[in-house]
Formats: sequence, structure tokens, C-alpha cells
Amino acid sequence: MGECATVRLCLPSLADDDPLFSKKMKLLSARNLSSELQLRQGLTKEEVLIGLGRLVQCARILLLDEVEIYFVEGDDSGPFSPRNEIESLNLVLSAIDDSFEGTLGVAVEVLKFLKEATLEMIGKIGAQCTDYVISEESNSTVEELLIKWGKEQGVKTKLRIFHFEGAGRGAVASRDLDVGDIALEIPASLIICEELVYESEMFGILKNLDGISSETMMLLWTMKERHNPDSRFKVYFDTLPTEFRTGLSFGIHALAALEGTMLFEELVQAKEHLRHQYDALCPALCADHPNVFQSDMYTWDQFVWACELWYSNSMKIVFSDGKLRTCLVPIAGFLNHSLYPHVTRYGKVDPASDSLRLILSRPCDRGEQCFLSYGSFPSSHLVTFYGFLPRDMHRNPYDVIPLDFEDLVDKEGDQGPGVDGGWSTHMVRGTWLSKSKAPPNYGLPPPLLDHLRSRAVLEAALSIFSPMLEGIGADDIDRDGASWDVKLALDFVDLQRKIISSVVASSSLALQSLGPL
Ligand SMILES: C[S@@+](CC[C@H](N)C(=O)[O-])C[C@H]1O[C@@H](n2cnc3c(N)ncnc32)[C@H](O)[C@@H]1O
Repeated sequence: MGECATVRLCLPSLADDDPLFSKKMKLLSARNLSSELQLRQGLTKEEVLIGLGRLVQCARILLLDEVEIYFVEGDDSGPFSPRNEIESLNLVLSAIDDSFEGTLGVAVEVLKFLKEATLEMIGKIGAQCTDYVISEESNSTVEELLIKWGKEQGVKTKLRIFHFEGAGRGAVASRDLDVGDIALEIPASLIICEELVYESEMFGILKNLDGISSETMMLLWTMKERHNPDSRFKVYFDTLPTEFRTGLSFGIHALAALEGTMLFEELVQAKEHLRHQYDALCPALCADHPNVFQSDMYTWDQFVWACELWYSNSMKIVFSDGKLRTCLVPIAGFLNHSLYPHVTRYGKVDPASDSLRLILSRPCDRGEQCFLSYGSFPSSHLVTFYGFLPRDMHRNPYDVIPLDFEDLVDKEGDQGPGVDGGWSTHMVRGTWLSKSKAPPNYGLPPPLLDHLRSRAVLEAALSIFSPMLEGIGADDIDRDGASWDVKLALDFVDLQRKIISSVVASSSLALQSLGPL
């Protein structure tokens, strides 16, 4: 770029209240990265690209979350995860877009070059993501009616609904969509949230109950409203399945298949918690106010249905009044989750249009399934609350197993691993996700080993995981004839076993490398 004029790009600086502030600052300074890029005149294209690369590295660090930062290895400059990469490149893109304003002449060409290069990087994300196969276009009247109803009330969509093998319904781009395009726009007035309870007759009763949360009120409202033939949201309720298949509906055989895993305990506890909640609320409401809470609508099964609906379909959204509400969003609820999402941030109502806009953070070609990110969840959370494991489950960077071995180490008079590295929690994940499986870490996370007593930590990890590996899952279950919940449980067990075996193998190697005491 012979005549490159000065161009200045600025990423937002790291917020003081970022809980990972000091760790991120440490990484930035160790790598000598700045959130500002100045390109002076006369640089070559290669030099401009090097500058862009450094800015992307900085953005990656700024946007690391607590799991990602824990697994950052040595001087690895990323990418760290698909989520982190998509958001980092979009951050850089908006810095480039901001710089166009007031820029003239050759500098505009440089910015265009930078923008193209960034879009090219974004375009490469997701190339390895595993496709879901369309089983049929949804020509069922319920989904069509919902879209028609939505459009009449201001919904704008560039998506069509299809059925996918193993994922239910999903949304497909009806034309090529680029970064920044709005795939779906839902007026705030169509979003189902707590205000509807406040307007309903049941609120007069619920507001007198001590400590009842708006989420619980919404559960109770949904249980009744789904049967209301005059509901404003009838077309939406008609699209909902009569039964959800999440971990909360696992039968005894699926639970038996999970024995020895942490998910077994989690599911049993989650179910018990819901049972307590149900027992404390529904029978009394039905007995005291039978005209409002009809007992046939407030059975245990219907309560679990409503919980599963809210866990698997709700979104947390900030409205124009600044308040965060947990909501059900008709039509947006058809979008499935991916580790390589097209839409990453959809948590805020756009104040100008008073609508929820699903804006693309990476392109989605016509005919391609358009995915959201539901969040950075481990597979146990996805099974419990959503009832699936993604096709790319082996690549899930958030599929971590927390390590609670302070007890084990502390008892021996050690100061414990949480203290010296400034890490309050330790965790492991499949070591195949590591970029350096070589000594000294053998694919284990650096903070786990990066302190004085790594021998004690490795021994503690082995003492936790080796017995777990032996006790995990029953081998004698016939997968072919199994029901949906047993199959899902077995897939989960296989994945856990793989993760734990990899950690045991790496810990043993790392321990051997330390040699005898
Ligand atoms: C918000 S809904 C999405 C629409 C849903 N597929 C349907 O047919 O209504 C969330 C549910 O979709 C399914 N799902 C989402 N993402 C998935 C994925 N990547 N693979 C398999 N199932 C998925 C799970 O059953 C999950 O509980």
C-alpha cells in the first residue's frame, strides 16, 4: 500500500469491572498487545495484515470468558473458541466501520482492505461444523400459521422452518445472508414475558405469595394459558410439542445408564428441587383458588412440561426500559444451537424499532441452517435443560469437569491449588482440545500445573478420575433398541468416559515426567 495514509483503529478498552481484568491485562502485556492500531503511511499490504492480526489477537483476549482463559496455553495467540473468534472478529469489524467516519482519500482504501480481510476471516469460521440433515420442510400448518400471524404483526424474517434429523425444527436462510444482516426481527409486543402475568387474574393471588419469583409466576401462567382457546398466543402454544425430551424427563433406565457420572446426581437433585417447588405451590393454589387454578391444568406432569419449555426455549432479554426479563420469543424459538453460531448476541431489544433483532455475526448461505448460541454450556447442562448433545460435541470447549480437590490437597497441609495462581476453580476437559499435547503439560490446563505443588495436583486428579472411570456407566445396555433418553444418556456417558480417559492418561504422563520423589 504505497501511499497508505495514517489509519487508527480502536477497540473498546477493557472494563475495570471485568471479573477477569487482571488476568487479561497480564496476557495483553505479556504479548505486548494494544487495543489501538495505528497504520502509518507507506506500509505494504503484508505489514497492514500483520497489524490487523495483532489487533485480532488483542480482541480475542479482551473477549475471553472464564473457561476459555483458563485453558489458554503458553504463547498460543488463538483462535481460542468459535464463539470467541466470531465475537473478536466482529469487534474488530465494528472498530473498522467506526473509523470510516470522517476518513478520506487513501485511508478509506486501507479501511476497505482491512474490512475485506476481516470478513474473509469471518467467512472461514464454521467450515468444519457438522451439518444437520433436513428431513422435510415444515409444511405443517401450525408453524406456517405462526409465521403468518407474526408477519401480520410486524415480524420480518429471512428464515424458513424445516425439520432436521435429530434436532426437531430449525430455521434455514431463505437467501444469502451477510454479516450485519437481520435474519429475524420480532416486535417487542410479541415477546412473552412477566408483564402478561401482571395483567392476568392470577396475579391478584400470586402477588401475596412470599418470595415467589417472576419466573415461577410465568410457569404458572403458561400452564393455564396453553389451554386457553382465546389466548393471544394460541398460535404460538399450538406449535409447542406436547412433550419435551430433556434430562428432566429421563426415565429410570436412562438414569441407571448415568450411574457414576456427575450428571446422575445433577439430574436427581434438579428433579427433587422441582418436586419441592411443585408441592409447595400447586396443590395449595388449586385447593384455595379452584376457579383460577384448575387442578387438571396443574398436575406434576404439566408442571414439568412448563419447566422444560422455559428451560429449553426461553431467552434473557433486556427491554427498552433497561430491565432484564426471561422471555419466550415466538418464531425465534425455532432456532437451534451450535458451537459455530451465526447469531451470538440477541439479548437486547433495539430501542429505535422496539424489536428484537437477530443480526448475523457470520454469513449464512441460502439453504443453510441458521444457528444461535444458547450459551457456553457443558454437555451436562445441554442434556439436563435442552435434551441434546450437539453433533460437534467432541469440540465443545465448555465441556469441562470442575475439580473440587481442595479438600484432598489441603488435608495434606498444602496451600491448595486455588491459592497461588489466583484461580478460584480448577477444571479439566478433553485433552484432545489442547494445541500442545507435548511435555510438560501433556494437554492439561496450565493453571492446574502452574504452581509449586503440581505433583500433589496430579495425584489428586488421578485419585478422583481413575475410580470414576471404572465406575462410570453400565456396559450391558442394548443401544439399538433403546429409547431416546437411554440413547442420549449413553452418548453422554461415552463422551464423559473419553474426556476422563484423556485426563487420566495425560496426568499419568505428566506425573511420570516429574520422576520419583
Ligand atoms: C429453542 S428450541 C429450538 C427449536 C426446536 N428444535 C423445535 O423443534 O422446537 C430448543 C430445542 O431444540 C433442540 N436443539 C437445539 N439445538 C440442537 C442441536 N444442535 N442438536 C439437536 N437438537 C437441538 C433441543 O431439543 C432443544 O431443547
